Amino acid sequence: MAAFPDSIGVTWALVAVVIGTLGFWAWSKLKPKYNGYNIPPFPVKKSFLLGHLRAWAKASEFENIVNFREKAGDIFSLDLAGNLVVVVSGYDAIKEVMVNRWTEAPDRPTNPASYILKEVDVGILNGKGETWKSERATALTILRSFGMGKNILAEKIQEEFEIFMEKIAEFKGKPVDIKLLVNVSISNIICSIIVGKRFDHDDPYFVKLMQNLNYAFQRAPGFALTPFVVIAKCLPFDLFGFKTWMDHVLAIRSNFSDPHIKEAKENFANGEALTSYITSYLEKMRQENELNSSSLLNDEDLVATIRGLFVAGTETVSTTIYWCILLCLHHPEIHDKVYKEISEQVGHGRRVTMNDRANLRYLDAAIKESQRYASVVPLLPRKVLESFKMNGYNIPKDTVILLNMHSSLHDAKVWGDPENFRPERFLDAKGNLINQEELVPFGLGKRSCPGEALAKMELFIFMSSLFQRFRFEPEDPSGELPPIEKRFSLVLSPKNYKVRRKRTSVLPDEPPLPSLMGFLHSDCARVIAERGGKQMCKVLQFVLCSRQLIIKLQVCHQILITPANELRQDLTVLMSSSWFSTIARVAVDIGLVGAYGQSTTG
Ligand code: HEM
Repeated sequence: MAAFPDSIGVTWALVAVVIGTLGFWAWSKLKPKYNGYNIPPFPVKKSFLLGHLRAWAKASEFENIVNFREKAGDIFSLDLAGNLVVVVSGYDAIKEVMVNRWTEAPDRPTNPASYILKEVDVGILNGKGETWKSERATALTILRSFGMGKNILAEKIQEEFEIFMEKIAEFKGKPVDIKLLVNVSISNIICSIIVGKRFDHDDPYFVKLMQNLNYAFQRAPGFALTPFVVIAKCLPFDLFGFKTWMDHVLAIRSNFSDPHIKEAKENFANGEALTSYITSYLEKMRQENELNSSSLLNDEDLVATIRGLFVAGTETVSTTIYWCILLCLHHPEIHDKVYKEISEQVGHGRRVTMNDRANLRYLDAAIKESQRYASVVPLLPRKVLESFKMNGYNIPKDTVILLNMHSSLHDAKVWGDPENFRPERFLDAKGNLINQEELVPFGLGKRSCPGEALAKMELFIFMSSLFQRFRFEPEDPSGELPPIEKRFSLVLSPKNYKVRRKRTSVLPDEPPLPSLMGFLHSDCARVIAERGGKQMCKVLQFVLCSRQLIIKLQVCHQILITPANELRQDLTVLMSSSWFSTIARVAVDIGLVGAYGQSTTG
C-alpha cells in the first residue's frame, strides 16, 4: 500500500499547484497573440515574457521610436509584454492607415487618462463607432453655430488678445515666461464656447486649472503604459508618480467639466438662452429624444466631450504659439520679415483682421513652418478592429498602431532640410503659398482635428497681432538664446523660457462706448435700414466690443441666429437682465429691433 503523504509534502504540492497556475495565467496573458502572423520586423531582440518593455522604459515613447526606426525602418513591431504595437512612419504609410484603412483601424485605444476618468469609449476623443460619430457631428454643428470659421469668432479672439496685451504690458518690458498667459488666453476662447464664460488671468481657480492641464499633458504616460497605470492605481505608494499625475487629470474633471455642466443644466432647466456648447447639447438631446428614443447623446458623453474640447482646444494652440515665438527669437531675420510685411500690408493704425490673411503670406508661411517644425502632436494611436495587410505584412486584430506624425513633418526626402526653420519653403517664386500634403499637424482622414478652423484663426490673430505690436528679445541682454529643446509627452513642447518684449507700435485706443453709441445713432442706423436685419448683428458686436460684455455678445449672437418663433421667450428672459437694457435702448432708439421688440410683446 502506498504511503500517505505527510503534511509537509501536501503543503509543497499545494505551493507547486498555486505557482504553476499563476505561471500559466501569466504566460497566457503575456504570450504573444501575434504568433503565426507575418508581422513587421522587431528593431531589437525581445526578452522572454516582457518583450521590448525594458528597452521601451529607458526613454520617452518618442525618443524610442526615433531610435528604433533607425534600426528597423518605417514599419516595425514592438512586443510590450505580449501586446503588439506597430509603429508606422512616413507620409504614405501614415495615410494608408488613417485614410485607406480607416474602417479597420478607426478608433484610439484605451489610454491612461480615459481609464482613470472612466471615459473609455465615451465622448469625442475616446468614443467609438456610432457614439463617436454622433459626438463628432454634434460637436461640429455646435462649434459652427458659435462661429467657428466665421468673423464673429475672430472678434472674440481679437478681444481676448487685447486682454493678453494688457497683461503683458504689466511686466513693463521685464523678462517673462509667457506660457501661462498664452494658455489662459487661448483657453478662454474655447471656454467661452463650451461653458459660455471666460476667466480672468488672475483668477486662482483658472490658474490652478491651467496648472492641472499642463501637468496632465507634460507627465502623461504613453498609451503603451496603460496596464501599468491600472496597476499603479491599486498600489499604496506612488509608482513613477502616476498617482500624482492621476490627481491632476481627475481635478480637470471635478473642477471643470462636472461643475460647469451642473450649472448649465440648472440654467437650461430654468429656460435660459442657449449660451454655451453645454446648453446647446442639452437642447439637441431634448429635441432628439422628443423625436425618437434612440438618440445617442447622453450625459456621460457630454462630460467626456467637454473635457476633450477643453484640453484639445487649449494646449495644442498655446504650445504652437510658444514655439513660434521661440523660433523667431532664434531667427531675428524672420521676425524682421514678418514685421515688415505687416507694416506694409496692414500698417500700425488699426488691428489686423482675418481679411488681411490673404495679404500676409509670409506670416502664414511662418505659422505653417512653426507647425511643421514643432510637430506639436507627434504620435497618434489607433486600435486595429479587423486584421489587414499592409506593405506585405499582417497587422492582426487588437494591435495598437502608433502613427509617427513627426516623421512626415520632418522627412528629409520631402523637406530637404527639415531641421532648419525656413518659412520660405512654403512660398513659391512669386510669393504665393504652397500647399504641401505632407504637412499634417491636424492629422488626416475622418478622425482628424475638428478644431482646425478655430485653431488656424487663433494662430493667425495672435501671431499677427503680436508681431504687429511687439518685438521679442531674449531674456539675457547679452543675446544668449534659450535652447531649442523638445520635451516629449502627449505634445512636443519647448523647455520653458523667458522673453523681453519691446513695443514696436501702439494702436489708437478703441473709441469709448458713448462715442460708439453716437456712431450707431448716425451712420449705422442708415446702414442697417438699407441692408436689413443681418447687419444688426455686426453693429451689436461692435457696440459690445468691450471686454466686460463679451459673454453678452454671445447671448446677443444667439438671439440673432435663433428662429423668430423662439425669440419671444429668449428675449423675455434677456430683457430682464440689466446689461440688456443698454443694448435694447440703443437698438430700439434707432429703430433696429422693432421687429424683435414686437415679438416679445406680441
Ligand atoms: C494647433 C492646434 C491644434 C493641433 C495641432 C491639433 C491637432 C490634432 C490632432 C493631430 C488630432 C488627432 C487626429 C487623429 O487622431 O487623427 C486632433 C484631434 C482633435 N482635436 Fe485638435 N488640434 C489643434 C487644435 C484644436 C482645437 C482648437 C480644438 C477645439 C475645438 C481641437 C479639438 C480636437 C478634438 C475634439 C479632437 C478629437 C477628434 C476625434 O477624435 O474625432 N483641436 N487635433
